[in-house]
Amino acid sequence: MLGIRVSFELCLCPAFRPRSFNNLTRTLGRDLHNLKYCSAMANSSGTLPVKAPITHVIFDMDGLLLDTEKFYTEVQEIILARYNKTFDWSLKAKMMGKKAIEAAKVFVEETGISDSLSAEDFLVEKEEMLRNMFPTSDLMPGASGLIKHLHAKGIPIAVATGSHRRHFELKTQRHGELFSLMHHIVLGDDPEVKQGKPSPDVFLAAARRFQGGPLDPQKILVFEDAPSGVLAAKNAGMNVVMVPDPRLDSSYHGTADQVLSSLLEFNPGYWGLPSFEN
Ligand SMILES: O=P(O)(O)OC[C@H](O)CO
Ligand SMILES: [Mg+2]
Repeated sequence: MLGIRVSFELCLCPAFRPRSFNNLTRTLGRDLHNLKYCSAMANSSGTLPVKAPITHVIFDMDGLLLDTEKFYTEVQEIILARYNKTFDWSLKAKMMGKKAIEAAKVFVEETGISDSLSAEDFLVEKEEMLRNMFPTSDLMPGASGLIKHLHAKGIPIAVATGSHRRHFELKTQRHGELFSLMHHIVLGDDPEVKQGKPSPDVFLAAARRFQGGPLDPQKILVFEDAPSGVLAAKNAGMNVVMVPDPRLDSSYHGTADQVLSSLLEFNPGYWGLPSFEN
């Protein structure tokens, strides 16, 4: 009986249901998290109530809307190779989502190269490589469709990123039309963002700038890829859908309210948002 009920709930759960049942083959950690989460959400009548009546959505940018995290990884690998060291995802997890100088300090300290390379010099060195890479940024799968859908349905949407203005302009060069659908965009060098993620500053600033803001954070849904970003959104009291890189350790998934392997899997109706029309 328990087995039948659990299977039934798995079929209802949007984290398992969309696209194909290949989703069932995801990592054990993520599956257990989703099973716990979705089982708690399903009620005895077999319908799946929405977690919260979401009215507004905030998107992270790097690694969530734009496939830019790979550029940071590549540059960091190149620099570390000079010191006969390798860059790995445990270090990546501690850096991603943060403001540039905060991530740079983590990089030189965690790798033990701070005596040879300061955080400031690391930023200067990687800048030239990044400046050439960022204009080639591609969208992540599902980003365009989701943004256009929410905008068309009148759901106010915003971006909250750790990226500063100069990098934002380079990364979005080819995506101006899509980003123009945002009600507003809060950047990492905004005066109201005193501290980067996992501080809630950037998400609280984004919530204040919606019409009628500040809003009840429980009515806001955040999309994030980074552990620090998920924590920042939770610290702001908001709901979070995490779309992590598959190489990120699944121990980072537990803080999010829902974990998806791609934006293509997102089911807006689950959160009380207007559903896709096929
Ligand atoms: O993930 P974001 O958009 O907050 O950006 C943060 C850094 O620029 C990259 O990790
Ligand atoms: Mg990100």
